[in-house]
Amino acid sequence: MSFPQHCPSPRELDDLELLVSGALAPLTAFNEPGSVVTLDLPAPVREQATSAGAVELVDPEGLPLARVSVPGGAVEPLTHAQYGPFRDRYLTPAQVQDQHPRRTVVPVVDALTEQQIAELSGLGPLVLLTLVGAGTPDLSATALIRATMLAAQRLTDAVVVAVPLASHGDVDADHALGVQVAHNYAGAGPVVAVPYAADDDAYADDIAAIVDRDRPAADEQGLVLFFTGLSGSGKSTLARALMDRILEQGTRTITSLDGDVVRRNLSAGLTFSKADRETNIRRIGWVAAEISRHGGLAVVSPIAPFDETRQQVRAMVDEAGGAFFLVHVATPLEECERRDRKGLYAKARAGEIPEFTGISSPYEEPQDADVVVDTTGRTIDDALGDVIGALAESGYLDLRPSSLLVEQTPPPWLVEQGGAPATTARRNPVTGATAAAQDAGPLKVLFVCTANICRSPYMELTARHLAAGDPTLEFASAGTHGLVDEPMNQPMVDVLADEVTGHEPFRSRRLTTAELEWADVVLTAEASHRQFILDDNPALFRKVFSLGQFVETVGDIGAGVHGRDLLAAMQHRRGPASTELDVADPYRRGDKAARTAADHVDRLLVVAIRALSTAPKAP
Ligand SMILES: Nc1ncnc2c1ncn2[C@@H]1O[C@H](COP(=O)(O)OS(=O)(=O)O)[C@@H](OP(=O)(O)O)[C@H]1O
Ligand SMILES: Nc1ncnc2c1ncn2[C@@H]1O[C@H](COP(=O)(O)OP(=O)(O)O)[C@@H](O)[C@H]1O
Repeated sequence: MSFPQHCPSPRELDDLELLVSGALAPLTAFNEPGSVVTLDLPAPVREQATSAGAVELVDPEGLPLARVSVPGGAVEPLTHAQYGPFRDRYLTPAQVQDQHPRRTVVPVVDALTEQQIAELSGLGPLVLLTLVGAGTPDLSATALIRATMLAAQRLTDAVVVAVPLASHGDVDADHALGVQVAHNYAGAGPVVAVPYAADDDAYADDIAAIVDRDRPAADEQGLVLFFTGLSGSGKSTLARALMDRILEQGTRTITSLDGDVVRRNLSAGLTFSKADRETNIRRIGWVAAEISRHGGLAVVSPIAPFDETRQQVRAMVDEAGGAFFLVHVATPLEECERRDRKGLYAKARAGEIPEFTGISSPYEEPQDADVVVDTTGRTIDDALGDVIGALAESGYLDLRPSSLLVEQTPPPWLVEQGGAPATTARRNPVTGATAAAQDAGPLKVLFVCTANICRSPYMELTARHLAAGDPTLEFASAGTHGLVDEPMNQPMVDVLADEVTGHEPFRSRRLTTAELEWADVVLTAEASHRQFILDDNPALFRKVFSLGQFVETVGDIGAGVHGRDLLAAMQHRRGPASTELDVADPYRRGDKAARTAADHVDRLLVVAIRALSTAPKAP
């Protein structure tokens, strides 16, 4: 009997390994009622598996790992994974009890701080059980194992064991699985949780280096620049011009995957049917994702007419740790057809080319483009400027010579500048509302950092202190991954100026759409926070700045422009949110780092508050 083969998702592969190793015992099968340990099969595979009675699960290279009964979910192991970094650390519960009996098991999900290591040192022989698996947040599996190995070196007798416990997107269920796994590894021995990290706790330098290196800055990440649009829209032209700029700058090498060129090579023989187009784009996506995995830059420019396939490419790049930047070259069909550089539209209209995009085959407009460029009636340089500007904004790649930062023609909502009667009502750059509706009331400033316990609360409290009752300004703060209702981190409280403390106790908040809507301007501690916000809310790019970027831009614009006028002027003179302007994260880096962050914020806020305030100044 032959069984259909299927390569499961990374989460399902991790679950399979744990089901087979006994780490999830008493659970040993997929799809038990109420369990999050599920196996989803595509409909055709499920149909075949149901009639054959089982499916054979294979790893991404096609190695059969297990046979799983269908229906049902009982697992019969065939072989187990043999490769992967730190494979020798991936032990089963039975191996741990055999090789390291009667040890205390400590589940580890994050790098250990100095204080945590000190507290663990009193517990006797340990198994540090690093829970690494698909979709778990924070550190990558290899970084967590490496950081835990360094922690183990500081303990007298600790071994590091890796368990690929994946995230199932259900906090309670994942917690219950973690507890179960730890007890299975401990057997009759004790399980002890990692002690809570105190506010002033810090990583040892070598562990801090691993944590820092695990998340490269945006401009050091692999990058896929994906141009999509109709034939003749200008994808290849813009992609080529952009590549010239990148080569001229000389900081990165590029791999180009142009639509036409790919079809002559990688995708030779494919047609323009929907299925073949999808195959073509997935091939391009796969190659581009691999390039990004190694920090490379891929510029791709196929039509890519289907949203689902573009999303698949985005996911592939994401999985590879690269950044995905989508350029929609939105030149309308009429203009593309007017250009008809290759004479293809005429042939398509004459029925000589079937399934021609825009004529007899659909083009699904992207809703998730990072920049939309209509090239109609514009020079190539001008259109390219939109792409270069958006790229610089994203923090991934800054190709702008400083002269490009200043636009020559003021936009319509700036026309009333300089006291001349306005010919066009000035519009709020963010909402588009007219001046009368929007300019009333204080300017609302939202500070954002990661957890809303160190930098952003310090900014909020210090800004309020500096503004000293200024009725034209209001302040709030929140965290992109904000802890909810936590007090401010003690080392940051300690460095608040004396006059600032003594207010109502601060409680942390997680950033939501409501806060973003409330704010007139959002100032983030790091460029990455800004990017985090823009990833989900690209339309907000006009009002979200890193604090350092904001202050640099204030310097470029000069004194004399304040409040909403300043925000409007900034739209056309904003510098890049480069990571050098970040306020460094002091969390768990000790008192000195808190002092450094506070001093940095103080310097920036003095400028920012003066610039944002429209209150009459004391003479
Ligand atoms: N039926 C049909 N529809 C669209 N395009 C066609 C077709 N037949 C040939 N061509 C030429 O092939 C180029 C598009 O190939 P792509 O690989 O980019 O298309 S797709 O993404 O797979 O849909 C496209 O090149 P560009 O003009 O550079 O976009 C066309 O020149
Ligand atoms: N602003 C512009 N940006 C890009 N292309 C433009 C622009 N204005 C005119 N064109 C012309 O449009 C055509 C676009 O063709 P191409 O770049 O091959 O498109 P695609 O790769 O999308 O099929 C070229 O002949 C190009 O010179």
